[in-house]
Amino acid sequence: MALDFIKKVFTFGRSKPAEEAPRPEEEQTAPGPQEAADLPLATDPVLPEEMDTAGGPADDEEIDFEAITAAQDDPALLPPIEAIGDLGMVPLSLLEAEAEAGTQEAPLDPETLDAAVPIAEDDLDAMAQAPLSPAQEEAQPAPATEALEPEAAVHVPPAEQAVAETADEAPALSDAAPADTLDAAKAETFGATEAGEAEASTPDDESAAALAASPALPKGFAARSEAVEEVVAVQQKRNWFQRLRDGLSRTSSQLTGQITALFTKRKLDDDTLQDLEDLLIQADLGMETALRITDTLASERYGRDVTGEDVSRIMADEITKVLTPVAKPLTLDLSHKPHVILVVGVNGTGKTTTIGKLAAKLSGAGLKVMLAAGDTFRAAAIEQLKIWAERTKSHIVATKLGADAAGLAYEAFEEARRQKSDVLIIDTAGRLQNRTELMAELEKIVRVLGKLDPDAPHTVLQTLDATTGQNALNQVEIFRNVAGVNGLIMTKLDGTARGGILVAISAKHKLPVYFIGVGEGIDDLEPFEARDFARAIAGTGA
Ligand SMILES: Nc1nc2c(ncn2[C@@H]2O[C@H](COP(=O)(O)OP(=O)(O)OP(=O)(O)O)[C@@H](O)[C@H]2O)c(=O)[nH]1
Repeated sequence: MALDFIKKVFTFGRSKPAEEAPRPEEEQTAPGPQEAADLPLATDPVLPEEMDTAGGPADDEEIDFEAITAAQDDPALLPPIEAIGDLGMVPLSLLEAEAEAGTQEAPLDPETLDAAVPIAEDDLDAMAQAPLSPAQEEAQPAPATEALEPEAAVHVPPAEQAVAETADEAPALSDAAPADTLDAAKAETFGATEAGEAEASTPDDESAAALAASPALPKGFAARSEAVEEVVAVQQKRNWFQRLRDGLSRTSSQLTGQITALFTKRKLDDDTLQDLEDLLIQADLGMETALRITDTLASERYGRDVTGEDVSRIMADEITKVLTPVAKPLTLDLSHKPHVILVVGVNGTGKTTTIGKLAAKLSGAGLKVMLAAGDTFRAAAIEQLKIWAERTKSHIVATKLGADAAGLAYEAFEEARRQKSDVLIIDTAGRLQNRTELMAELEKIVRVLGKLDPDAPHTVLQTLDATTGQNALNQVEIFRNVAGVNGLIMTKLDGTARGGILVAISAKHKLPVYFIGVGEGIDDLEPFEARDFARAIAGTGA
């Protein structure tokens, strides 16, 4: 039911113009980068084609920007923050009913705009020191895990619960492991720096392994768990590789088909090498990798017969070499409480969906996760994230449509600290990398988070849509410079013929690639593995 509803919300959100936060035309303000950072409402992250249909003020409708700007010094105007814990979650049925009745937020009126002004950064400094007002105290949600012993509430991954449920004699895990063991297990699970530089390949597998290895677990359970895990892991690995190959089949079949045609009844000479290089570049693999492949092929087989399989094997090996240094686990520094992950990227690249998938992995492994609905331009984006929060049993902090995203991020960080969340994941509005004023707004979000912790955001993840092709190279360049992107997730690798672009991006930017998305479902996010990916692109066996 939940999945159906999410699909409904996507359709509903994208087709209902009234849900887009109205913002004035860019030409009216044409701010420089710094001014723009303080005028998020004067900017528009939606694509030009979306702007045509976006709801908002009529062309001749005036917005009082002076009043908005003047009001920004008053922190009392900070829009109310909605923190939804497990216990205070908006019931799905209510959201569903709202969606069906079309009662989601209407376009902002001038009063709402007044309430949505950005917070001056000096005020944020003051807020960082200030105690909560009585109204804020009252507005605090009851911590969702308040009634439970906090560590006991987070440490049983669903996989382990399932094992326990099917084995009647298995004792309850929640009584078994002391808090420090659990902290260590959590830290280890995600390669947390708290627990040293432990390599964490797949969070789910490692969380199970960490718990199974815990000396506090009852005897017998670990052995049974390990056996089950082993069978499940082998099966999952097989399924995953098949799915990856299926997803990348358009990329690989196009490439291998052309390679086979090229090498039929031809010896390897300069002309065939040049043709091969052209093919590899057209397949988005990039000049550097194309040359690596042709050089290796030439050194092994020049002047001899070459088959398509020879080329595929060399291609898989060379691509693996390019990808291995960037295929890293996402390292969380759990000493931060929370480790802050900011998710950025161009419109529609899959930020919100990826956040949902990440939250599922993290909370499934026993971490306490908070989400922040920082895409304040689209009502549907906020609703979408609320649904992901409910599905993944994460807390969520959201605010009004059109509110200042930097202010929301700041408030969410404070709330996550209060609730002692392990991880805070902040969604942001999609923006094209060539929209200077929107990129300046992103810069502001990063700056504001740094006021609470100079190291925050600890991870800045950029989502890239695999179907974009070469433009993704430029997206990384600019988001990296502006927002300090230090990790990538490539989405929509299912069914694209342009999966090769991830190789070109890795060769050029050398940023870690943590996960890849191969579908819209909650489980369609997998740790990035160099060899698997290379073989799937080259069309060679598992
Ligand atoms: N096939 C496929 N679809 C995906 C994947 N990841 C996300 N999507 C879909 O892509 C669309 C856009 O995803 P969102 O998560 O809304 O993207 P976003 O970047 O948050 O979008 P904006 O808020 O508009 O910037 C949705 O329909 C998702 O279901 C993926 O790995 N594969």
